[in-house]
Amino acid sequence: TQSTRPQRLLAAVHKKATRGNPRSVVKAIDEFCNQNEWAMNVGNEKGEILDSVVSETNPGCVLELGTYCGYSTVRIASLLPPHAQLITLEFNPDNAAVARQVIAWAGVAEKVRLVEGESGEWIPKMKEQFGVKTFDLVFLDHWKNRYLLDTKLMEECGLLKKGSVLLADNVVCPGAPDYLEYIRNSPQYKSQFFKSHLEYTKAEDGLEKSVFLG
Ligand SMILES: O=C(NCc1cccc(CNc2ccc3[nH]ncc3c2)c1)c1cc(-c2ccc(F)cc2)cc(O)c1O
Ligand SMILES: [Mg+2]
Repeated sequence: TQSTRPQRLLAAVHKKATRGNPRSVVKAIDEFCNQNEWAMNVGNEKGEILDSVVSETNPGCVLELGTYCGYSTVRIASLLPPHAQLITLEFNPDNAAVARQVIAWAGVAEKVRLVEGESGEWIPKMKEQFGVKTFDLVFLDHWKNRYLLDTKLMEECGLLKKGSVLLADNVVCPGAPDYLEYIRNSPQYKSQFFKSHLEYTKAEDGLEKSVFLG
């Protein structure tokens, strides 16, 4: 039977990346997507912005919405301090199956909790199921029409505290206009736009970083 793009991406990781070396996994995926097939990983240009936000936040507890193949999961996990935890949600079981193997190959599995399911169902369960108090950093990279809904849901569930950072991918392409409108006009957030490009292309895109003011 035909392989899927995530399966071909995983094969490239097994072939080209060194087990236990997260940077080599990131490099192998970027090479695959530049040379063979485009895939919706955050990519290296936006990935460097992600890295800088993770490093400056130095988070103990991270939520990622939208794992896909685990590219940004590996980038984030490789920068976490010891004992920090990253919970990542993926709705598509095929994506999740590939992501588990990419995360394992990178050697960051003990920092990552991959949950198969969707944000609307799992955000309200974070405290009871995973003992989460609040998230220091949330990376939004799932369905763009869920960014605003889920931000409001996290507020309602008391999952954000003063200083919590939201970092949203694709706020230009494909775009999340209702999210941008809300977050840039809310007195409860301080937002900053990082202009960049859509992964592996010259198209315009960018990340929106928003600090919850409590
Ligand atoms: O749409 C995007 N990503 C989201 C996405 C997409 C499909 C499936 C899933 C299934 N995963 C999923 C769903 C719901 C969920 N709820 N909680 C967790 C969770 C997880 C997620 C996207 C698109 C483009 C893009 C495409 C084409 C183009 F021309 C330009 C740009 C670029 C990106 O960087 C993107 O991130
Ligand atoms: Mg994205």
